[in-house]
Amino acid sequence: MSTADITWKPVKNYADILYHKADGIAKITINRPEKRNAFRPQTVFEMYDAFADAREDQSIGVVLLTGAGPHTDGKYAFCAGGDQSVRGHAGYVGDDGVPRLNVLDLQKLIRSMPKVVIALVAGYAVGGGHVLHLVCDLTISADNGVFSQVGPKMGSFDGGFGSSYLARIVGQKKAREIWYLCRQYTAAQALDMGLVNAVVPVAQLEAEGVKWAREILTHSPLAIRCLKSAFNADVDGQSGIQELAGNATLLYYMTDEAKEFHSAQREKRKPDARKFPWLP
Ligand SMILES: CC(C)(COP(=O)(O)OP(=O)(O)OC[C@H]1O[C@@H](n2cnc3c(N)ncnc32)[C@H](O)[C@@H]1OP(=O)(O)O)[C@@H](O)C(=O)NCCC(=O)NCCSC(=O)c1cc(O)c2ccccc2c1O
Repeated sequence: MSTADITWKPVKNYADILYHKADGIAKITINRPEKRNAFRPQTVFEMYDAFADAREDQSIGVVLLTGAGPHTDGKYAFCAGGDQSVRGHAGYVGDDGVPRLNVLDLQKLIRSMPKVVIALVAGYAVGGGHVLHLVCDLTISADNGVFSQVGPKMGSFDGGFGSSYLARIVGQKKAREIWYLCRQYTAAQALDMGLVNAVVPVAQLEAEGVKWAREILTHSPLAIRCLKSAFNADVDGQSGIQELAGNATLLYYMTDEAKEFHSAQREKRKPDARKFPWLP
């Protein structure tokens, strides 16, 4: 991948991922190319840690999620899903011997964080790796992108965002086709079904992601924040409403009206309610 016109600074050292920041953008790279960037529990814990850092950092507005590559065999992967070599009796097993499906926590964080997350997909986005790009706000694919769900042919399924949210994006018939037939789809097919936002030559993938990020960063952070939670509220039931309503409270706290009522309570006086209009 070509380097975009940006000077990335490393944030923290991890075993399975790379984490960089520059110019209001964070970049999280799954760094297991020898495994087509499949994730083990530790990979997911590290991604969660980096995403949580990006969420807390007020200078960051956009996060790019991508996979390291190409591997020494020349092939690219965004992520091939859960690492099957550590799949145990009840999930993916880390050094502590505990089986986990902790990618589900990561999916929720990516969706709920009030920053824009853009997946940059080069090569395979397969299984749980496909769901990872799906839960990102936007996906830019390289022309070599390969999109696939494989659960029913290797003993798994994602009945959460991986299926129902997929159906919201590509429609019920197509989502069922994707899961029941476990085929591979090209980047062009993914674009055609609305699964990705754009397709670019692989050499331009990161530069395109940075370009989109910079464009987003010229816009109103609060407007984008409210839009993201509004899009989620349509899909995510009570937790989606919680996010949207949380933003209403955040905005209310910022008003003179909320400040007057808060001050009155602190100062043990009656609030001057008459100062504030009952808008039509
Ligand atoms: C992705 C591929 C189609 C690529 O094929 P290709 O021929 O290019 O490469 P190889 O097959 O030779 O792979 C190269 C190298 O990488 C290793 N590898 C690839 N994928 C994985 C993987 N997922 N886990 C572990 N290792 C992997 C492969 O073994 C090779 O290493 P060698 O040392 O042997 O050379 C193809 O690789 C492929 O189909 N991969 C498997 C895809 C897969 O089964 N993914 C898991 C799906 S299930 C899942 O991800 C999942 C995870 C969750 O956490 C869930 C949580 C909750 C609900 C559901 C979940 C879920 O379904």
